[in-house]
Order: sequence, then structure tokens, then C-alpha cells
Amino acid sequence: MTLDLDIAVRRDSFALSVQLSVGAGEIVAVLGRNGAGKSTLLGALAGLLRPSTGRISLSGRVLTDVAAGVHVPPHLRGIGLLAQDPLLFPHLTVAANVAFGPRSRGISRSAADELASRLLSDVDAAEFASRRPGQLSGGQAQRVAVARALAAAPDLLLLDEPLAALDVDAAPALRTMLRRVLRDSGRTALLVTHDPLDALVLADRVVVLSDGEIVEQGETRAVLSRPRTAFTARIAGLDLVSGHFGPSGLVVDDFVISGHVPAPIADGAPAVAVFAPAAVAVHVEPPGGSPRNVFGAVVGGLEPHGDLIRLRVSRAVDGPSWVDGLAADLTAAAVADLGLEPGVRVWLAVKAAEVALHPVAGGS
Ligand SMILES: Nc1ncnc2c1ncn2[C@@H]1O[C@H](COP(=O)(O)OP(=O)(O)OP(=O)(O)O)[C@@H](O)[C@H]1O
Repeated sequence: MTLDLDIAVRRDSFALSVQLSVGAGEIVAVLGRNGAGKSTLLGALAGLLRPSTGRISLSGRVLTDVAAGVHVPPHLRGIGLLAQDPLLFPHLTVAANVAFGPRSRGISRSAADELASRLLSDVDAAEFASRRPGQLSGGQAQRVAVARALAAAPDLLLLDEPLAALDVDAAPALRTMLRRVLRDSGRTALLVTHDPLDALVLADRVVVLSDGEIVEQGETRAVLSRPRTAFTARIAGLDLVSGHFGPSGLVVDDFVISGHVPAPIADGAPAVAVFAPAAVAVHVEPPGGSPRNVFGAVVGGLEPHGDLIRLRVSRAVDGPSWVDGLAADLTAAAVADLGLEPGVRVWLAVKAAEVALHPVAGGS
């Protein structure tokens, strides 16, 4: 199902103006800080808000057309929402929660029960089928909410910060599960998040929203690893290296980057190494000992970053090309002590414990 949207929404002093298309089976992440307009965009799509101008269509079916006076109500849009809060019916069992959507579409009880049980096993929640929502952890309830959203067979699935309410231990497994079920079901989906990791793992493409406007968009890895605007660089706030997963880590050209693997990755699958610029140590001589991850580069630029200085590197003539754009955060004193300025040869070192390896969208 293809989504085409070109709308403007006014909310008091805030204005959102977005033009966006999402292809059939594509997963697009909308990334933005608090107040960027992400919820406003979702509200307009879901039919909860009326744009002041514009048009929204889903596979040619017009959902909103302000000029023509068309505004299809939320429940008739064929759009499913998975929110931060699972919002399960507390008085129904897990299985009945999932079967509720199909039942209200007129599907027979036995077919709806069968669908619910298949979807619950897809999200690894089959064992909770006869429990009530009050007897589930946050992560378990969110799995059930995913099954319920899929059971409604929406033409478009909206995911509104689906992992934001989960604790850090539950989020990676749920992220991996979401990635699997979204790919397997071939769903067209729009994911709203402020977490670049969600975008990386789940989305094919990312759209960066700032002050109600799209400031950058493109293939997720490309946008996050080589942000073209300072705004995206700040929001991404991460160092990213793309490669393939191998037995000793991320293989990129003839380098291997070691790191920890929060959720399983298939051998040979496209993956990324992610680390914080603050975890990067900068040396002006090759570091001694045998630290695992050391990359040669030259200083590209220096810019203030809060109380620190953010250094961006470029490739050295004899060094790997993929270091281009990596960032390291240092104190002003360290920058002065090391004599760092554009063109200076440096070695970046990152401990394996500070590097996380993640599968990326498009991979198996
Ligand atoms: N009901 C409302 N009436 C008027 N203005 C609103 C309303 N709700 C939100 N706004 C304003 O619209 C702007 C965008 O808010 P929105 O909730 O869409 O941002 P967001 O990107 O979803 O932020 P967050 O990540 O904090 O949820 C903000 O400036 C907000 O103050």
C-alpha cells in the first residue's frame, strides 16, 4: 500500500508542512526532537487532526482532501496505530485482545482465534494467550500490542515511539522482534521516534523533522552516518560504521570492528557498529599495547559541542575511507594538549565494550 501525503497543519503558533511518499512494503522512520511535529504528523494521518490544507491518500484512496472537503474518520482509514502504551483491554484475555479487531471486521470466531494464536506466536507471546493484560510485564504487553495491531490488517501501520516506554533490557529484543514481523508481513509502516537506533534497525529510509519541516531524508544508514545538516548530526549523535557481520565482529573492507551484540545477527548480514563520540579516544601517535579498534584518520574540523569540542575526522591518504565523518568528543584542554587542528594525523581508539553491533534494515 502506497502512502502519499502533502499537508500543512496549524496548531496555534506551530506550523507543520510535510510532503512525503511511502512505497508499498517500505518502512520509513520520522526522526525528530521533542516538539518537532512528529505527533502532529501522526495525528493528521490517523485522522485525529484536520490539516489546514493538503491531501492524504493511501493506495489511491483519498483519506483527506481539504479543498474537496474529504475527511475520512479514523476508524475507516485502514490505518493501525502501535503507541508507546500498549492500551490493551484490561478485561479481555491476551488472545481475545488480539482477536478483537478481526472479530469486529466480521471474521468468524474460529478464524479470528486461529489468527490470534498465529500472531501471538509470531511475536513470541503464545504462552501468555490466556492471561489478562494486568499479568504481563511492559515488554510482554507491548508484544501483544504488536500482534493486535497486525491482526487488524491495516493498510498502513503507524508506530509511535513503540519502544520508548520499555526498560533498556527489554527494548533490544522487542526491536529485533518488530524488525522480523514487519519484514515478514511486508507491512507499509511509518515509525516515529527520537531514537536513531530504532530508525537504523527498523527503517529503510529516514525523514528528519525539525520545526515542522523535513530537513533531510534518505537511506537510513547514509543519513545517520553522513548527516548533511548540523541538525541531523546532533540528533544522530552517534558514530556509525556500516559493514557485514562476521565471526569476530563487523567486517568493513579489510578491517574488523569488535563490539558487543545486544541481539543476535545472522552471519554475513548487513550490520552497523555504533558508538558514542564520547567513547572515542584520540591519539597523535599510534596507541601502544593492543587495543582492538584503532583507526587512522586526519582531523577534518572542530566545533563546540556543549562543554566539549566535537572533532570530525576525514580519511588519511593511507587510511580507510569509512572513517570519513566519524566524531570524537574531547575537552578543550585535550584538544590544546594534543595540538589538534584540521589536517593533523590522528588515531581513533574505541574499546570493544563501547561498541554495539546491530543488524540494519534491508538485511536478513
Ligand atoms: N493541542 C495542541 N494545541 C496547540 N499546539 C499544540 C498542541 N499539541 C502540540 N502542539 C504544539 O505543536 C508542536 C509540535 O508538537 P508535536 O507533539 O507534534 O511534537 P513531537 O515531535 O511529537 O514532540 P514529542 O517528541 O515531544 O512528542 C509543539 O510546539 C507543541 O507545543
